[in-house]
Amino acid sequence: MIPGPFVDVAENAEEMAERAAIWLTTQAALAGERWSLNLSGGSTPKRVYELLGGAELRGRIDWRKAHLFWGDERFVPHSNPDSNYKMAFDAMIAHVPIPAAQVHAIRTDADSPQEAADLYAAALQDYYGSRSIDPERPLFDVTLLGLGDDGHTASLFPGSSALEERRAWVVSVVGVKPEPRITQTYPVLGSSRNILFLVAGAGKREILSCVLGGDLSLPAARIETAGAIRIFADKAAISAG
Ligand SMILES: O=C(O)[C@H](O)[C@@H](O)[C@H](O)[C@H](O)COP(=O)(O)O
Repeated sequence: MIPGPFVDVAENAEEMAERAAIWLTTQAALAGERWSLNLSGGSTPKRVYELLGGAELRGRIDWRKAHLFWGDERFVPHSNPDSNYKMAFDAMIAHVPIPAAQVHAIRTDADSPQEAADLYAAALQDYYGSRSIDPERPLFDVTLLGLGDDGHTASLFPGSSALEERRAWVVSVVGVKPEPRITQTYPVLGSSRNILFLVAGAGKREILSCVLGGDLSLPAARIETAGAIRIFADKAAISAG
């Protein structure tokens, strides 16, 4: 991770979600013809999605410009409660006027996790208009990420071969979690104007401090981007004690 990311510290998790949601609406307003938002799974962003899909904020985003992607997904049907697509759909997508073709979900109806990964790589390349990433032209305007207790982010887990992948845009990760995962790789996640980590709760304090300390054994600490990294945290996750 680049040294000295911007850290925004909120009083509590609710305020953190509000600040992140408002920051996102501002970013969307600054966008040109398209605004691409790469979503995270996990429990922390759920409230952000609810706020973006809620009566107060949804009208502040021109959803006709928005394109939604997922940094990672569990290889379960979209109707499964563990699906990252379902979480974002229920919290936000169902409540906003985004054209269906601009919701770029990871297809979990593929025959295998690997096929799902390949299909998603092709979908991303199609949107981007190239199969190689130009450092001057980020794929995403914003990538949202979480931080797992073990330092994972997206579905990049400690010790996994996915961490070394530089060529494939999307890979399958089998045998780490009960269900296979599909995840974007570092070069793709990093191709973002802004990377926003959402981290809340005292349970994340120690691991966040290790990530900020640059412990490169932790996948989250190895995110690199030519854009900006911002951490939206609450006091419990950030304070010394
Ligand atoms: O699909 C997922 O689960 C993720 O994308 C994952 O990387 C998540 O962001 C972290 O595990 C933090 O999750 P919490 O926000 O629930 O702590």
